[in-house]
Order: sequence, then structure tokens, then C-alpha cells
Amino acid sequence: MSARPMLAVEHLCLSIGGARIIDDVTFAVAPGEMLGVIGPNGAGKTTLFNLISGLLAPSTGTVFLNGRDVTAEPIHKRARAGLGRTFQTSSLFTGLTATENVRLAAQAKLGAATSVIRFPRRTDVATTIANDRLAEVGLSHHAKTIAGVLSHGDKRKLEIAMLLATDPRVILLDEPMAGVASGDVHGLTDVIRQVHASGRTVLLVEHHMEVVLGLVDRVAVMHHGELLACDTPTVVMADPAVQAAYLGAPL
Ligand SMILES: Nc1ncnc2c1ncn2[C@@H]1O[C@H](COP(=O)(O)OP(=O)(O)OP(=O)(O)O)[C@@H](O)[C@H]1O
Repeated sequence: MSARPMLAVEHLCLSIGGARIIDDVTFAVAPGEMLGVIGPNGAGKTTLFNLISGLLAPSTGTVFLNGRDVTAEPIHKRARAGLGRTFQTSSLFTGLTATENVRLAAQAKLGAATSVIRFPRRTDVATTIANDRLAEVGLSHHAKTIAGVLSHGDKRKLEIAMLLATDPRVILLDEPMAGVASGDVHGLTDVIRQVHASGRTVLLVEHHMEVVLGLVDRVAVMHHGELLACDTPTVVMADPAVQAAYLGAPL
């Protein structure tokens, strides 16, 4: 990797009650790269995201963001430094409109009072950001729709719009296709592709193998807390150890 990595983890370990949940994981992600993170259930993918985002502290090892050691920094400091993530479970305000949800995220980033009570002027910076981000994920037509009634696919797009409103440089997407109807997978995949194409660095945990392999530059394969492989989809798919991790099933 020639350029300085945008994100790197070195010898990351997490032990809980004697169990090694994350076991000496090292990899780096280049600026603008999209890295898929795959692995069987319980492999440690979400835990890895929790360590990178600061939700969990590693037992040992280091997390670097754009060359800076952020291992000891809390979530909000890493977020301020440009790290953003979505979760497997929805983080929307289901009683608010799509615009209001994204405005709150934008306001949080801008440091403004997070109030949706006041009526925003058209020139309101947060509203402008909200409109732009909704357009970016293809949800402008749902701007005034209450988030709770959106389809799962559109809820995921809205979560991504909220994330983009905080202007992250590195984005961790944790199973964005979870619960999304098969008819919505294609549209959501396009949104993620667009987010990446705009130059952002993306880490994608996803079980939907077709989606991962069709999107990412490289794939990291987790198994029992270890990093089994980290390479291009073609190389990883041909790796016997990866095949074995999936119980011999073709990927
Ligand atoms: N706080 C915790 N205490 C004990 N064990 C935990 C804790 N958090 C995670 N684990 C265990 O660590 C392992 C990895 O969990 P993790 O959720 O990171 O896996 P995953 O690869 O994201 O799985 P999935 O694909 O099912 O979401 C699992 O065996 C899980 O039970």
C-alpha cells in the first residue's frame, strides 16, 4: 500500500472472560478503498467494528485513523476525526420525517442545538445538508415521509444519509442489507457504490456475498476472531482456508 492508510489496525486483540474474541488482527485500508469484512456468524466482525469505532477498548493492539493512534480516544473524538458507522439495528427517530432525521445528524456535526421544533429557513445550513444527503441516497421524494413508515431498504438509505450528514472520511457499514427485501437490495447496493465512488473510505460487513464481492476492492475474512485472509475478491475466493471456514460451501 503506497499511500498512508486511512485506517489501520495493528495486532488488535480482545479477550472477554478468558475467551479470545479478536485475535491479533492486523490490516490497513487505503484512502478511498472499500474493504469488505466477511466471515461466518460469531467470527468477530461486529466486535472488530466496535473496536475501530471506540465502542469497545482492545485488550492490546492499536487503531490508527489517518496515521494517528486513536486507540485511547472515545467514540465522539473518533467521530470528530472523521470516523462514522451504522449499526445492525436501526438508529432512526421513527416519529420524525426523513429530513428531520438527517437535519439532526447535520446539526450534531455543526454543533448547533439539536432541535426540530423551530421551523428551518430554506437557507438553514443543516437543512441544505439534509436535502443534499437525501438526494445523494435517492430519498428526496421521501423528504417529508415519517421515517417509521419507510421500507427497510429506504430506512437503511436514510441511515446512510444521516451518516453522510456528519461528513465522515471513513465509513463503517454493519450489515446494511440485514432485513432488506430482495427487491430493495439492488438500489441499496447502488447507494453504497455511489458513497464509495465519491471518494470515501468504506468498510462493509455484510453476509450477502454477491453484494460484497460486487462492491469491494478487497475482502477481509474473519474466522474465530482471527483474520484468515485479506486480499482481492478473486484471490480470497480461491483460498482453501476461506473455503474451509465456510464449511466447504462454495462462496
Ligand atoms: N460482550 C461480549 N461478551 C462475551 N462474548 C461476546 C461479547 N461480544 C461478542 N461476544 C462473542 O464474540 C464472538 C464474535 O461476535 P460478533 O458479534 O463480533 O460476531 P459477528 O461476526 O459480527 O457475527 P454475526 O455475523 O452473527 O453478526 C461471538 O462468539 C460472540 O458471542
